[in-house]
Amino acid sequence: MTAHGHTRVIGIIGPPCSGKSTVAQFLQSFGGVWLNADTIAKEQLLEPEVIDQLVAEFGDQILNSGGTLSRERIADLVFGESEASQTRLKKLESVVHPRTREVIREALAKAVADQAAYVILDVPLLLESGWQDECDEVWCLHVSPDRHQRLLDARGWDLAELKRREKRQLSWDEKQRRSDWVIENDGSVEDLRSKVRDRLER
Ligand SMILES: CC(C)(COP(=O)(O)OP(=O)(O)OC[C@H]1O[C@@H](n2cnc3c(N)ncnc32)[C@H](O)[C@@H]1O)[C@@H](O)C(=O)NCCC(=O)NCCS
Ligand SMILES: Nc1ncnc2c1ncn2[C@@H]1O[C@H](COP(=O)(O)OP(=O)(O)OP(=O)(O)O)[C@@H](O)[C@H]1O
Repeated sequence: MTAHGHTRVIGIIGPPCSGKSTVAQFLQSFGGVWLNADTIAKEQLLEPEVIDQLVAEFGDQILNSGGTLSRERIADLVFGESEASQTRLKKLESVVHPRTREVIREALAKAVADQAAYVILDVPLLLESGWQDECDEVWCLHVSPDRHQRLLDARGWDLAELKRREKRQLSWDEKQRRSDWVIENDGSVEDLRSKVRDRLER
């Protein structure tokens, strides 16, 4: 039994493009419920009251021609070096995080009530936003730099964009130090699946 009855709540962190979703899909196939904070946070940006709050704060420069929010323009405003960028990021988070937290809390409670085998808390800012306390364990993906570059290239992400965002996060050394298990993801997808399977059977 865990702190959540029969449900094992597993926090998953790791750089973008490091294999988190792949691990989450494995756990789903083993009976897990996958909660993806990035997806939930993006959904909040579609809510009219969020759009109104952010336009009031940042101006209508953040709107696409169709009246939806441009995540790219918001990213340019919040992931910069300046003090002003940091202030804007805090404002964005103050609007988005409480709503994201509420959605995750409700979904977590439902999964526990339904006695799901696992809940995967796929939250890039898991440590920064205090979700670690909800987890029975935290897994952190690690890939070698050249492997990571190849995975990023395949997705069309440049390293500069990644670094721009990671400046606002704990370092990956710190994240690995605070995790219960660091998953080396330098083999095949099958190797990754076997590692996860072995861990669950421990
Ligand atoms: C700034 C936004 C609009 C950019 O959207 P975009 O589609 O370009 O990126 P996406 O949301 O897919 O995020 C990609 C990665 O950026 C990093 N990132 C996102 N938000 C943040 C943040 N507030 N602080 C640090 N890193 C972040 C994460 O590693 C995330 O996995 C979006 O990231 C956002 O709304 N962020 C604030 C909400 C948040 O903190 N989300 C993270 C939930 S853990
Ligand atoms: N061991 C592996 N071998 C080959 N491809 C892999 C491996 N692990 C992950 N991938 C591939 O790399 C890409 C990124 O993986 P994934 O989407 O799981 O990363 P992620 O950390 O969830 O990314 P993001 O946080 O940006 O969503 C995917 O196309 C996935 O299929």
